[in-house]
Amino acid sequence: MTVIVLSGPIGAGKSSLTSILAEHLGTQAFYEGVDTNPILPLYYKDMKRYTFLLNTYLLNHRLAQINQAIQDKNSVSDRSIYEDALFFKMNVDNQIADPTEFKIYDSLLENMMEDTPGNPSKKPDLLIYIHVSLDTMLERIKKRGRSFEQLNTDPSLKDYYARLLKYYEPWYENYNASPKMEIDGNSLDFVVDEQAKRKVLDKIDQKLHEIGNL
Ligand SMILES: Nc1ncnc2c1ncn2[C@@H]1O[C@H](COP(=O)(O)OP(=O)(O)O)[C@@H](O)[C@H]1O
Ligand SMILES: Nc1ncnc2c1ncn2[C@H]1C[C@H](O)[C@@H](COP(=O)(O)O)O1
Repeated sequence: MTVIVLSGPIGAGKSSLTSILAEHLGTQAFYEGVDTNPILPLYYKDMKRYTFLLNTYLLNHRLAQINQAIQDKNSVSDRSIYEDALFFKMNVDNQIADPTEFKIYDSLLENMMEDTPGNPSKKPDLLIYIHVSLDTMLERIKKRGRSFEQLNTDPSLKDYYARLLKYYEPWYENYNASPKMEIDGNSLDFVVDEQAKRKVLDKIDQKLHEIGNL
């Protein structure tokens, strides 16, 4: 019935906070399934060729998850469906992806997410954005160690990550599909620091009370 979605750049801590929050609330966590995504490694090797396919794959995957997640209260999902368009648009702006393909994708997304009479809304009830700096992002990507995301696999990824971060701030400012809140992922080490974890969970609980979901 209600869904909380995490958002933020690669390595911001979305998956980590998803499991912490779902455990805290006693609800179900939904993950992106990076290890089972057959397109992602291909995308990192050839973004021009695979942007459309990756985003079509992700749209299908995320919609299937949303349909499951909305059946329970306060399900937690580790990335919003809306961020894919941010990646796609960034690739269009950098001549990596085709503008017509983006238009088709974006209108498909809009149609899929539109509220229709008699059906439950697929929109989230709360979006939690984890803000991180480029240094934090790079450090966490390195710490997690997925091979295709590493700078020593492809040094040009540093520019890609820096660009991505620049798209995130205005994206979050303009996001209006649901209530939203921001967590400082630079200073709050909610993965190992119990006090930081408490602080983050208190802030989220407060917001959930505010919007009537707790
Ligand atoms: N707030 C945090 N403080 C310290 N380390 C973190 C924090 N959030 C995530 N990490 C670590 O950074 C890496 C990436 O986190 P992850 O949750 O997988 O990010 P995302 O899902 O946003 O890509 C993991 O190794 C995780 O343990
Ligand atoms: N829409 C997307 N386009 C390109 N790359 C994407 C998209 N969605 C996710 N990704 C990539 C970014 C990371 O390498 C992995 C998983 O994201 P994470 O932020 O680590 O959860 O998929």
